[in-house]
Amino acid sequence: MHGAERYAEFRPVDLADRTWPSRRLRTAPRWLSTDLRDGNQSLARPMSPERKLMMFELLVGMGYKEIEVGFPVASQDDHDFVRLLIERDLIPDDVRITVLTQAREELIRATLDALRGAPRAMVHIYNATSPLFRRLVFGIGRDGCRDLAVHATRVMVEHAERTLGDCDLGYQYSPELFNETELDFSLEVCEAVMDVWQPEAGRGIILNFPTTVERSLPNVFADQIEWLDRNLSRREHVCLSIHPHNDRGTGVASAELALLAGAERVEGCLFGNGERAGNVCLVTLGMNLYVQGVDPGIDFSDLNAVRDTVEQCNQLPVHPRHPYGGDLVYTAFSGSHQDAIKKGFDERERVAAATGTPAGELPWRMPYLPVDPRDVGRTYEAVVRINSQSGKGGVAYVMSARHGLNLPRGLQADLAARVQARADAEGGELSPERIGALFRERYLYRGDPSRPLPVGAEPVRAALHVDCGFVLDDEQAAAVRGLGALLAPWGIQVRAVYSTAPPLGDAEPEPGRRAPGEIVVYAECDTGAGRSTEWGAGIGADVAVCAFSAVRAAIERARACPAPTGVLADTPADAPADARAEPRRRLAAAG
Ligand SMILES: CC(=O)SCCNC(=O)CCNC(=O)[C@H](O)C(C)(C)COP(=O)(O)OP(=O)(O)OC[C@H]1O[C@@H](n2cnc3c(N)ncnc32)[C@H](O)[C@@H]1OP(=O)(O)O
Ligand SMILES: CC(C)C(=O)C(=O)O
Ligand SMILES: [Mg+2]
Repeated sequence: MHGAERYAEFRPVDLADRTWPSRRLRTAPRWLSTDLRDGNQSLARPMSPERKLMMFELLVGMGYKEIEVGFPVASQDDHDFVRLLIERDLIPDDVRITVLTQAREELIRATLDALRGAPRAMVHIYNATSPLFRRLVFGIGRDGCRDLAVHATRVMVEHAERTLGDCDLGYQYSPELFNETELDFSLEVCEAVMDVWQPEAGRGIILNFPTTVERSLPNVFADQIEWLDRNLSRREHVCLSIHPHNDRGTGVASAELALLAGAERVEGCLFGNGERAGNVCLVTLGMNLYVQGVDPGIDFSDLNAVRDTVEQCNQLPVHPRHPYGGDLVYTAFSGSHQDAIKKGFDERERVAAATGTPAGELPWRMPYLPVDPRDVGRTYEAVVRINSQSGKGGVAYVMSARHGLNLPRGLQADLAARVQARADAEGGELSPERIGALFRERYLYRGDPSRPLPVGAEPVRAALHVDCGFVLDDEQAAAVRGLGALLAPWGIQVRAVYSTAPPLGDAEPEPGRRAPGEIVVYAECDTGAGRSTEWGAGIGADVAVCAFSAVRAAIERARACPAPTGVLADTPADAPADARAEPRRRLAAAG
C-alpha cells in the first residue's frame, strides 16, 4: 500500500504536567443520547416519527435524562417528532430534550419555534472552528468564525426570550471539529459565547467538545480536554461535555481518557451508531464503568431487548462481537478458554456451598467472562459452544450445565475425543443436544436387560464413579458400599468407588436434562488384556441398577468389538445360577 506520506501526523499537545494519567474513574458522567440526531442523520433511511418514538421510549426506560431528539429544521419528520413529544406531553419531568441547529439566524428561529410549548429543553448550536473549515466551508478567518458563534448565541437568546418565555431553556454550544482546532482559538470562541449567555448559578452552559472526525490517539484528546479544564473561565458554571466519534476505532478510549481529564458529560449512541464509524458507544462506556464497580445510572439489565429495539429503529445489525451486547461475546469455542470457564463455574459452586452464599451474589471472578451474562439479561446457556477448537473442559461443561451429568476426568477425555472427531468430520458446531446424543449412544446400555452378562474368564476390573446431585439416604449409601459384593459374582472386580461433585447448580433447566433424584454411575472398565479402558454409564434411581448397567454397557461394547486376544465369553463360567436372572430383579433381591 502506498500513499501514507499524504497524511499528516497529528500534533501532540504541549502539556508536560498533565494529571489525567494518574486519576481514576469512580463516578458516572452525565450522559446524552444522540441516537435520534447524530445517529439518525447517519442512516440511509432516517427514522420516521414512529421509529423515533420507539427509540425515545427505550432511552427514557433505560434512564437517559438528556436526549437529543433531532434537528427540527432538517426534515418534516424531525420537526414533527419534536412537536409530537411536546403536544402529547411525552417528555417525563426529569428528562430534557435537546435540539440541534447550525449557527444560522433563520434556522435558529425556526428551531426555537419548533420548541413552543415545551416545559424544558436545550438548544444546541454548532459551527465548525477548525482552520480547514474556516477557509474551505465558510471562507472566513478566526474573527469571523468567533463572530458567527457569538451572533448565533445572541439571536438564540433574543428569539427565545420573545417566543419561549415559559420554557426552562438551556444552552449548549459546540465548536465542531474541536479536535482539529487550535486550542487557544476554541477557548476564545467558547469564552465569547459565554460572554453572551452569561452563565451563572442556575443558568449554566454546556460546552461540548467533539472529535467530529477522530484523528488522533486518545491521549492527545485527553490532553486537549485537560487543557480546557484548566483554562476555561466560569468553570463552575460550565458543564464540560465531549462528543467522541470513532473513526480510528478509539472512540471509547478517547471518551474514557477525556473523563479522566475533566470531562463531565458524554454524548454518544447505543451500540455506536452515528456518522461514518459511529459515535462513541454508550453501552460500552456504561458497562465499562459497571465492570469496575461504578453504577452507570443506566439500566442495561435487558441488553438483548435494547439491541433488538436499536436494530429495529436503525435498521442496522449490531455486530456479533460488539462489546457486552453482541451475540457471541459471552461464548467461548476454544478449548483452553472453556476449560478455564468450567473451572471458574466449579469453584463458584464450591464457594457458594461452603459459604452458604447464593452463587449469584459472589464477587464475579470468571476467566474469559468480564461480566456476568446474567447481569445484562443473558443466560449461561451459550458461554461454551462446541466445535473442533474445543476440548474436554468444554465438553464436560456442556454435559454438566446442559445435561446435569458430571463426568469423571477420564470419561471427559474419552467423550471429548469422539466429539472432536465428529466436529472435525463435519466442520461445524455440535449442539448440546448432539453431544448429549453422542454420550447416550456411546455409553448408555441399550441392549436387552434380560440377556446374560457377557464377561469372560478373566475378571473385568471396574472403577465406579457415583454422580448424584443430592445426599444419599442410608439405604442408598449402603447400596453404594455393597456394589463390590453385588458385582463380584459376575466376574467384575470393583477396584474403587468414587463420588463425583454435583453438576453445576444454577445451570439452565434443559428438556431431557437429568431429572432430580436420578443417580448416575460411570464405570471405567478394564475389560481384558490388550484393551484400552472402556466407559459405560447408567442413569436411574437405583445405584445398584445403574452400576450394573454402566458396567454392562462397557462390556457389551468391548464384546461388539472383540479384542485381538478374544478374552470375552458369553457368560461367566462361575456365575451362580440366579445370576442369569433378569438384572433388575437380581439386583433388587441383593439390595
Ligand atoms: C458534525 C455534525 O453532525 S453537524 C450536524 C449535521 N447534520 C445535518 O446536516 C443534518 C441536517 N441538515 C440539514 O437538513 C441541512 O443541512 C440544513 C437544513 C441544516 C441546511 O440546509 P441548506 O441550507 O440547504 O444548506 P447546506 O446543508 O448545504 O449547508 C451549507 C451552508 O451552511 C453553512 N453552514 C454549515 N454548517 C454551518 C453551521 N454550523 N453554522 C452556520 N453555517 C453553516 C455552510 O457554510 C453553507 O453555507 P453557504 O451556502 O453559504 O456556502
Ligand atoms: C454537532 C456536533 C456536536 C457533532 O455532531 C460533531 O461535531 O460530531
Ligand atoms: Mg457528531
